[in-house]
Amino acid sequence: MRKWTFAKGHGTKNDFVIVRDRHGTVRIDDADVRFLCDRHAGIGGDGLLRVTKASSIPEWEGDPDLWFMDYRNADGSIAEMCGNGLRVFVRYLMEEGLASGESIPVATRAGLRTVQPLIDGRLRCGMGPVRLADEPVTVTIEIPHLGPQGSWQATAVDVGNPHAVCFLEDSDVSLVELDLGREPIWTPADRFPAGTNIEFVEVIDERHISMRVHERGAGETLSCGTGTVAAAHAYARRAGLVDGEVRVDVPGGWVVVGLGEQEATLTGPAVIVARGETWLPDNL
Ligand SMILES: N[C@@H](CCC[C@H](N)C(=O)O)C(=O)O
Repeated sequence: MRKWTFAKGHGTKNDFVIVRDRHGTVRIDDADVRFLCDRHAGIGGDGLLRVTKASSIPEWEGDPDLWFMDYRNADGSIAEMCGNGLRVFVRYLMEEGLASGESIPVATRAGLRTVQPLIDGRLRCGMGPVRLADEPVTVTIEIPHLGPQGSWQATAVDVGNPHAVCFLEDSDVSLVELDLGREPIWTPADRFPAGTNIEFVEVIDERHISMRVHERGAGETLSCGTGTVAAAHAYARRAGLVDGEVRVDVPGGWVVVGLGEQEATLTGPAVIVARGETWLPDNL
């Protein structure tokens, strides 16, 4: 058995197991991540945040003394970026006395990001560039034994990680009725060779949308920060908005996205809810 200390946190109920590994000496394989994120046998989470120094990440080419957010989905797969995870990561650094100040830099696989703690307790993350594709992707939800629930023309959006954003207007299905128990399918089938996160959006008013998401590597989650940034920018293109903010409601709460294809922002809450010890079986 291996004894690890951990913390647990969430941002709009997108929840994460946090493991500190400053020098990159802890062996964490896919099975360990699945065990820790298991809601019945482990701690439970949509993903795992390994808190390590960038010097322990061979592919990082910037300042080696930065903290690096090593993100894994609940199924063990690596993702380039996690918006809610970034806020939780910085909340953890602040509470542990590992970082402070008005602007906290974090290295991620999608590049350098900076996070500002706001006076009201929320955190505002610089989310880097947002790239929207021109060619639509068709996304279909298939319900076992019942056939298709619906098909939508999605916009592919790159926020460092991949997304496909579907708008439910002119559709027979409402957001609450969607069955996201299984991964939706997309065509062309080779459009996202490494998989994708898929957002479904309803428009509430000009600066306010509502969203549900099926996350790559985690299934339906109660929020996805990069997904809200992707959804807000896909919506902005449709609505002809070029700047300002869009509020995005998710099942776990709400966040605010600052529009900007060169540097979007994401503002929302982040809390650490537990700290403890866990014992990992040697042969998972
Ligand atoms: N929940 C995250 C995104 C996590 C990674 C995603 N599932 C992927 O594989 O790209 C967020 O808040 O952005």
